[in-house]
Amino acid sequence: MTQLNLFPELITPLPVTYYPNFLNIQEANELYQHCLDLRWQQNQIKMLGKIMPVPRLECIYGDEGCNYLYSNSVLLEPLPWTEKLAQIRDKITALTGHNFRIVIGNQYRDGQDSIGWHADKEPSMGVDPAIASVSLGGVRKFQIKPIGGSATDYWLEHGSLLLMLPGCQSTHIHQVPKTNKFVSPRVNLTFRPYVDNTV
Ligand SMILES: O=C(O)CCC(=O)C(=O)O
Ligand SMILES: [Fe+2]
Repeated sequence: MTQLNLFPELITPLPVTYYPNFLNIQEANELYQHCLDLRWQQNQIKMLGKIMPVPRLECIYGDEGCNYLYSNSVLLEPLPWTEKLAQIRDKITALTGHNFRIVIGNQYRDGQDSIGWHADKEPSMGVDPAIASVSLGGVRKFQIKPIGGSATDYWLEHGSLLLMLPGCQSTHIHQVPKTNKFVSPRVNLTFRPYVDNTV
């Protein structure tokens, strides 16, 4: 007999794995300092016919030609990997078995910097990508929910890794909401795959 599940979100595990101590404090501090010197850009996004600044700074590093277009509006062209970013990429691959071709950085200068509800479904990442997200600096609330379901909160700590597993982007959406509380600046690095869809 099949069991009726009245509270699916209570027992369905989220398609993420959280590693709070992915980096030790010294590694995390060094990486944070390194990230502050990356080439940050203030990009503009077109939404509902209006052009507005993206509410955070962004940067992108990775393999040559692995361009990233999101929201049909913002084109990010990777600079070559820095040695430190490549080291972190390889450490994540060693831990998780997933490979990555680019890293997109987000810098949240204060509580008004944010990223709204979305799934990362750009075709350049291929079908069901694993996305690995390293957090540095101030702790921010990250929320994830099944489409049409209720949200679970994570407090992404300095030096942590949140791995969004293959399939996550098809079934769930996530965000880092704005907050009026005081929060220290935060850097987030999302390591992503790339597949060439043009060949
Ligand atoms: O800052 C974060 O933790 C999430 C960033 C994110 O969702 C993205 O870059 O797509
Ligand atoms: Fe995302």
